[in-house]
Amino acid sequence: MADFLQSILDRAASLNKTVVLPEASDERTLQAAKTISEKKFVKPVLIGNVDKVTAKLKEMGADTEFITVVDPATSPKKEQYAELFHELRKHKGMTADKAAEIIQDEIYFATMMVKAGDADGLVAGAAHSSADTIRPALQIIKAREGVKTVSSMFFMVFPDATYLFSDCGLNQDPNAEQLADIAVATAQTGLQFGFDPKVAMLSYSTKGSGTGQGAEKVVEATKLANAAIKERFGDKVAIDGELQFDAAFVPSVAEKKAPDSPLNGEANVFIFPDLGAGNICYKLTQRMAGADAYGPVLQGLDKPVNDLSRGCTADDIVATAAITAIQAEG
Ligand SMILES: CC(C)(COP(=O)(O)OP(=O)(O)OC[C@H]1O[C@@H](n2cnc3c(N)ncnc32)[C@H](O)[C@@H]1OP(=O)(O)O)[C@@H](O)C(=O)NCCC(=O)NCCS
Ligand SMILES: CC(=O)OP(=O)(O)O
Repeated sequence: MADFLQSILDRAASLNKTVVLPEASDERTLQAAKTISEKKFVKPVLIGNVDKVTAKLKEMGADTEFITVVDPATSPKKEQYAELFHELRKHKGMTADKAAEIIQDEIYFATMMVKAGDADGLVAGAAHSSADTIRPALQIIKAREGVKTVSSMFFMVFPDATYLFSDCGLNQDPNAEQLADIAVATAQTGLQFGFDPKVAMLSYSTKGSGTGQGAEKVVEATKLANAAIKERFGDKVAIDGELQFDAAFVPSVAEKKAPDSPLNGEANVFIFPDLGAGNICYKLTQRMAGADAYGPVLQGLDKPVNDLSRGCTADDIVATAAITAIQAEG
């Protein structure tokens, strides 16, 4: 898809969604809020001390009329959020006092805003690890009905092409069923964002060329994902595995290694066998090949919460805010 970034900014602009960016203490988040307030494709909410954050935004020349700042310490919603959080987690031993304390954390507070319907989605992770960004969402927002495995994906954007990589951010060592869930979810994300998904289940083996548990897991996951994809998406999604990256991506290599593959070496969705492979490959593609990497975009949550790398740029945050608005559309 040509100009993926422009297409998501345009689509988000038609949706009028509110996206909370809790990390107002991070310069890139403030810069992103400023850019968003210029482009006006979502309504941004920052979390922090209202006077201090507003003064910083003014210093940067941002449109402070368009950006809302909410302070958990003074918010009229803090009791309501604490009660709701207590209710949601008391079966896990959460007390009312502890709930009130925890929702003062910017990520938890912002996640409660999404849960309560006071924001349509959330983007964080520039200043927090993925675990600290994602855990509140898993605890509070939870998986959408019918979803067993919440997962994450990246849009890897080159000037002339965009690829989907998964799971590079959440599931550490998925079993075959979870890997199949990840493939199905990423195919669905591809359809949601206007792609024609051709899903490659990646391995160190192509069609039995290698042996071992790692390859067997991908063979089993491919069978499961193939059945689920046929049932849910019919012919709209193609899938094949187990494939090495070259057999999935290079037509001439596919002809040799996997001549019957329906992907013909033209995969655009890449499912990695575990988090080690996925996380390393997305960073390698970003840093050595020069792709823009937007994500980790979470898949399967009841409402959109999206993570960032601590190495992200302000522009990555802007793009992820647009992706979040589109996910909030449903
Ligand atoms: C995200 C992560 C923190 C979740 O960890 P965890 O130890 O399972 O967290 P918790 O046990 O507190 O889980 C919270 C809830 O989410 C649920 N959950 C965890 N993973 C889930 C998944 N993939 N899908 C659906 N639900 C999930 C748990 O069942 C639990 O539910 P409950 O507390 O309501 O019963 C963990 O998977 C992780 O650290 N992943 C790797 C992150 C990372 O380092 N990425 C690399 C850089 S991007
Ligand atoms: C997605 C990811 O790898 O995040 P970080 O770089 O913050 O660890």
